[in-house]
This record gives sequence, C-alpha cells and structure tokens, in this order.
Amino acid sequence: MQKLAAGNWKMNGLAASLAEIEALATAHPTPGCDILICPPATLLSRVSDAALGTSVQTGAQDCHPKDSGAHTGDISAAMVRDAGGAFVIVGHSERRADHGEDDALVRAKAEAAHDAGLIAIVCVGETLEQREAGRTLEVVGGQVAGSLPDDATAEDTVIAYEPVWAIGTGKVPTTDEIALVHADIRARLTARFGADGEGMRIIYGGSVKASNAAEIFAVPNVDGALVGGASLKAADFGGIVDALGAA
Ligand SMILES: O=C[C@H](O)COP(=O)(O)O
Repeated sequence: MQKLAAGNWKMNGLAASLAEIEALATAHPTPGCDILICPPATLLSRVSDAALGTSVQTGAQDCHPKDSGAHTGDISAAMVRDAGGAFVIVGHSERRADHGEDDALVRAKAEAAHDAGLIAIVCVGETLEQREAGRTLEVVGGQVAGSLPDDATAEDTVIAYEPVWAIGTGKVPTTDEIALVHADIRARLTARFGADGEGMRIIYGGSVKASNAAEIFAVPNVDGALVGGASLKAADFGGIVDALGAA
C-alpha cells in the first residue's frame, strides 16, 4: 500500500506559510509516499491552489456532519472538496477534548466525508490515565469500533493512532508499544472489514520528528504518520517524508 505522510498544521499558518508548500513540493517532486498537508480552513483554498499539479495533497482538520445549513463557524465536507481538499481529519483528540466530540459524531463526520468523496483520517488514542490503568487496547478498540462507518474501505479511510499523552510533548511510546496497538487495530479492522481492513492505512501520530521517524516507520502495521509541530516547516517535514519513502 502507498504510505502516507500527513501534516496537521492545527491552528497555525498565515499567508506567509504558503512558501512552505512550494518548498515541500519542490524538494519532493516524486516522493515514495503520499504527502498531505491539512492547513487551517482559512488557508485550505490557497494551499490547494499552491499544491495543484505537485506531489502535495491537501485536506481539512474537521468537517460538520451536515452538508449545509445554520451552523455558524463550521465547514462541510462538500466545502472542503470545493476548496481543493481530498482528505479530512475527524475525531482528533484536540476536538474530542475541546469540543466534546464523541465516537458517534466522529462517525457521522466520517460518513459525511465519504459522501463528499473525501478520504477520512479517523483519529483514536488513549490518555495517559487510561494507559496507566492498562486500558489502552480497550479504549482504542472502542474508538475504532464506534468512529468508523460500516462501509469504510481501504481507499476512503485512514486510521490515525495518536496517544494523547504523546501529542506535542516530545514523549513517544516505545516501538513495542506502538506495534502492539497497531497490530490490535489491524486485527479489529480485518475482522470487521475483511480485505479492506487489511488494506486500510494505520498511521501513527504523536511527537514524530525526522530524528525518530525511521524507527517508527520500521514498526509493523505503521503505514505513515500524522505530524503536528514538525509539519509546519518544509525542511522538518521533508525529513519525515524521506524516512517514509525509504521505509
Ligand atoms: O495531528 C497531529 C498530532 O496531534 C501530533 O502532533 P505533534 O506531532 O505536534 O505531536
């Protein structure tokens, strides 16, 4: 399967950041993996224009489950598509925590993404408290079960495993810990979706940097990364793209 290096700019990026897209595309004209940048919604259209015809694909960080309507401040999956996006992240732990999003809502957003022809990156991951209580597989397994539409396919769905305690902290699980969770997710996907579950990409997120990327990408069932801080600068993200292309 084609691996995925996905950058999530979160609430970062102004017009000056468009230069990073050009730099990334110029440095990686024929990468050995898919490259995705999810800028803030304010920049999606301009980033998509800048990325047109290059190796860089674009997406949004969230979408509303409805197509349109009276939902001030939200954007729909159709709007993401209209702005040039091909992907949308749903259920990121920051949205689950900041906006009280539960699995049912995340699933509805993934369904909306699919209806609009987008690839949904569905995020799951345990808190430190849950890990320390020995509940990692139970929590992540429950999120996978509840957040994925029944008709998800290998082509339209990516799972991002992001331990909440590893996001933006510089703390990363051991490769054995990552392997255990990714293998468990793979088993659940295969049991539920058959061949599609075997082919669905499972990417890791949480303090991925160029310096630790190769080690993480060598772990079985790690099919790429969802990168926050280290995706903001083309020079940093480029190192991760190189590591994934070589994996
Ligand atoms: O969406 C990206 C993740 O939350 C990871 O963020 P980070 O690479 O800054 O730890």
